[in-house]
Amino acid sequence: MITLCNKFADHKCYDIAIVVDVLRASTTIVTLLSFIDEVYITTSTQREEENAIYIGERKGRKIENFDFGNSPTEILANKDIIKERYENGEKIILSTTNGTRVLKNLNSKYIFIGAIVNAKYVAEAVKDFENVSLVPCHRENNFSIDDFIGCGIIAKYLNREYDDFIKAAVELTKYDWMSLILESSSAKNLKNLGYEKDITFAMLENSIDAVGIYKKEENKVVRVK
Ligand SMILES: O=C(O)[C@H](CS(=O)(=O)O)OP(=O)(O)O
Ligand SMILES: [Mg+2]
Repeated sequence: MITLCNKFADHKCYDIAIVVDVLRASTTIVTLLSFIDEVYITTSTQREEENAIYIGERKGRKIENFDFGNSPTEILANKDIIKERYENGEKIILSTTNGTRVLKNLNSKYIFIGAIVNAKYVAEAVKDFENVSLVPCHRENNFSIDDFIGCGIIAKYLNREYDDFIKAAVELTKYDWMSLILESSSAKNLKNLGYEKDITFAMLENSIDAVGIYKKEENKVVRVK
């Protein structure tokens, strides 16, 4: 069974969960995993470690003393320097308004990172599990249609029975879902902040074949594929 587990409604999630934050935490994590193997997760807005690159935002704006915002296109534009410093032993640490907080609070046993950009690949990673929960991060406990659509797009690749939430999300993907995302409150906020490129980037279905799993005890997402 594929269920939708709304954390703001405190639904029970299965042990296999896919956390979905299309704009932008999941997309940023998957982008990072396309060229490094692990991303540390924090809910702090402080630089707590010396030898690290800090990536993050609050309400979309880059955190003042961080190196980069939660912007996958900004990350890609600086891929070489991030990769070089990672390979020299620096940690890559991410802190976002919703996605990293949901990861920290979710109690599922195996937590995968899902987005539109890696939809079929994260579905492939859980193909042997009968029961999987898709966990939209939403936006400060308000429904976020971009994450709901992201769950529907991933569910399309999961050939199992769907709960009614997932049926609705999959149905939505048959319409002009890109316009729905472009008109979402998440997207409008990002457009106002000059991150329009991130919105179109986040909608490129199956454009990145990286999949990460969150290791809660080590506070990090590691690439599994
Ligand atoms: O960084 C983002 O795009 C959002 C900001 S907001 O919460 O939509 O204002 O955070 P995320 O944790 O990636 O949803
Ligand atoms: Mg979001």
